[in-house]
Amino acid sequence: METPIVGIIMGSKSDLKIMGAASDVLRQFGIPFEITLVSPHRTPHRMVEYAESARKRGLRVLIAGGGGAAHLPGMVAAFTTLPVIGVPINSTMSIQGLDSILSMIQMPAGVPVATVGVDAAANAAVLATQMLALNNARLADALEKYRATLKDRVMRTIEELRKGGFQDDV
Ligand SMILES: Nc1c(C(=O)O)ncn1[C@@H]1O[C@H](COP(=O)(O)O)[C@@H](O)[C@H]1O
Repeated sequence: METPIVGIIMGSKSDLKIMGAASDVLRQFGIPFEITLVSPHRTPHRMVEYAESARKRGLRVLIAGGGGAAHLPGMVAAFTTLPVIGVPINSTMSIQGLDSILSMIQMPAGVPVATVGVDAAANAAVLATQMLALNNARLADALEKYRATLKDRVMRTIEELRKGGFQDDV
């Protein structure tokens, strides 16, 4: 098995249903990754150990998801200089992830977390792929193809709408 270059971590098993989308995208791009649970308040020592060893173990980017008091991405970023992408998770349905996103987006100067949208784990993986593609021609090429499929999908939808009588002005 290839050494993982992306680490996907999350605060709880209950986050897996959202964070699974990140692993799907990385698999699609053929990027070796590892995935595990790290809870900043329930397993603080594990969090420090994970973050401090990440670069030495060959990881290049971290994707960290959490809900509620979602301190995982920020605290992991405090213990590593690898880029950390934060995924705010809507785990407390009453405030729909606002708590999570506010817990990770306003980082102190010098310790950034690249926060994506609420539950946007797939986008976190695409962003990680874009970072890795900076010096990887295969991934850069795969991203071009991926973007082309997004465009094709929209163009097909427009055609279908037109066939159904939808009149656009273009
Ligand atoms: N915010 C934290 C921490 C922590 O801060 O230590 N550990 C888990 N979580 C988050 O709490 C939500 C509910 O977790 P549980 O289902 O385990 O109670 C999850 O979204 C998780 O990321």
